[in-house]
Amino acid sequence: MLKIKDARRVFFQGMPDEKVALDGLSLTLARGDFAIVIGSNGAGKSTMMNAVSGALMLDQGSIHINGADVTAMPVHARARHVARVFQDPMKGTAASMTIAENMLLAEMRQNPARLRRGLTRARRETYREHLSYLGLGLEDRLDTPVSLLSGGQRQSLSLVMAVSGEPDILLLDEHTAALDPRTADLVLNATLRAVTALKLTTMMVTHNMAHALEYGNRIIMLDAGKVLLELSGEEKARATVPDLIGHFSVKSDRMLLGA
Ligand SMILES: Nc1ncnc2c1ncn2[C@@H]1O[C@H](COP(=O)(O)OP(=O)(O)OP(=O)(O)O)[C@@H](O)[C@H]1O
Repeated sequence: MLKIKDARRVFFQGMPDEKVALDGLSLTLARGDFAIVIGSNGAGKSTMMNAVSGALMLDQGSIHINGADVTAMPVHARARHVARVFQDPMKGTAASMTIAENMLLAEMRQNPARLRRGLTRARRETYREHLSYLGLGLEDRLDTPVSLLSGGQRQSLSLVMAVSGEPDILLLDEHTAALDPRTADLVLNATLRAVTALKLTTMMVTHNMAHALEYGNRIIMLDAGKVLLELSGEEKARATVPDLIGHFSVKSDRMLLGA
């Protein structure tokens, strides 16, 4: 379960270019919720993801994960609870290390004590199995340095690394946006399989409104650092792409007119 309460974060406070990125944002996800997060550029989506992962501290407000207050917990400590896949395929993996070493790193992030025995045969077997679900043949390349993989392969590896520890919260920040359409589909399908099979509590940021309607059980739209709209159940099932775009238009029109 994730609970964000009255989250506020201001950049360049008191300066001429002050930016209120989160403006009293509150949000609760139940265990197993798969929330699709949408909103215009600058709405605060990435800032919210950064705040949940611990990469960014809040000025005010609180964040609880499964009942525990993680508001002041630094990013490395929060990594036991939260896993994240970024938009940039280069971000989630260590290029100079092999696939197996990267998988081990991911395991260490979740539970540092378990690293002591290193890359055991049993571990390699587990990694092989987890990678095989992708259908990319990465399971046969455990000793290949990640720098030799394509962007799509790296992003797929990031995804497997993120989900294999069954995190309390999975954050997907436009994680297919930088991939070609075929690879994006492949990574998205692997994501959906993993999130469903492992019942992961997930937030996925996307600018693709069709995906917002098709996937997940909730839509959360941010605007100006707050939740503008929440749809689930029947309301989500009935919503259309134009409905969603309609909620963007007020602000976008205002911006275009320079108001
Ligand atoms: N590190 C930072 N320093 C200064 N301002 C920031 C920083 N990060 C975000 N902001 C500002 O905070 C606001 C929210 O940005 P954020 O990146 O969270 O939006 P977003 O919804 O993720 O947008 P996009 O869809 O473009 O990725 C914006 O006005 C942005 O310029």
